[in-house]
Amino acid sequence: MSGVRRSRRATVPNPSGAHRLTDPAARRLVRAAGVTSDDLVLDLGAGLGAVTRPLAATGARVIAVERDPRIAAKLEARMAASPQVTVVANDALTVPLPHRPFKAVANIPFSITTPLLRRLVDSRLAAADLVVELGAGRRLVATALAPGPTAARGRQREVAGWHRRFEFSLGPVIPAHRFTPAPPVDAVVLRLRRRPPTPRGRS
Ligand SMILES: C[S@@+](CC[C@H](N)C(=O)[O-])C[C@H]1O[C@@H](n2cnc3c(N)ncnc32)[C@H](O)[C@@H]1O
Repeated sequence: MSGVRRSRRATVPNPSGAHRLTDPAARRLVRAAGVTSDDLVLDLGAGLGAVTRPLAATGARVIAVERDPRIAAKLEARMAASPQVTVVANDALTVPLPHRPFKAVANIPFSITTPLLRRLVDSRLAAADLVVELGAGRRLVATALAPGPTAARGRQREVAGWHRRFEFSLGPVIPAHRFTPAPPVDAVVLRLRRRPPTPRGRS
């Protein structure tokens, strides 16, 4: 560490260019997700816990997944007084997902939006409230709602398939200044809600 000059805002490594949600915005995200103490909730890309903390305050069982082991260790120390929170130093794209229904509420790394959604829709996910890039969120929901004449094409067909299992919608826009540091674009809450199972015999 010696010889390395760091500003007060740069005491935590930020190799992925992470954009952390400010506390009021994180609290709004969690409140709007309707998390209760009965829930099992995953915070994917947990960072230093901007979302983990308000999730823990709901009394839910929280699994905070953070790929960077140094950040995960700091988060674990911060959450030490919250026994219902487990911090897992692992990749959200490969970490084993729960075998029982769970929710995901997270300010995810924007760069993994599509592969993460791909994993989640094939899991026991019940509902998700994920902060994604505004443009990506709008495209996903537009494709899900109206796949259009090119629906047979790979990606559009994939998203349409997701939408058959989950209702996709957009929550509030989160302006770039609600993050630290601010990303170049605004974000939005992408909501997924699992649809009830189709009665047998119907397609
Ligand atoms: C956008 S930041 C959000 C941090 C925190 N949720 C917040 O809002 O302040 C994303 C975090 O995800 C972590 N990360 C990046 N890629 C990841 C991955 N594949 N799996 C798990 N965590 C990842 C980064 O190290 C970073 O801490």
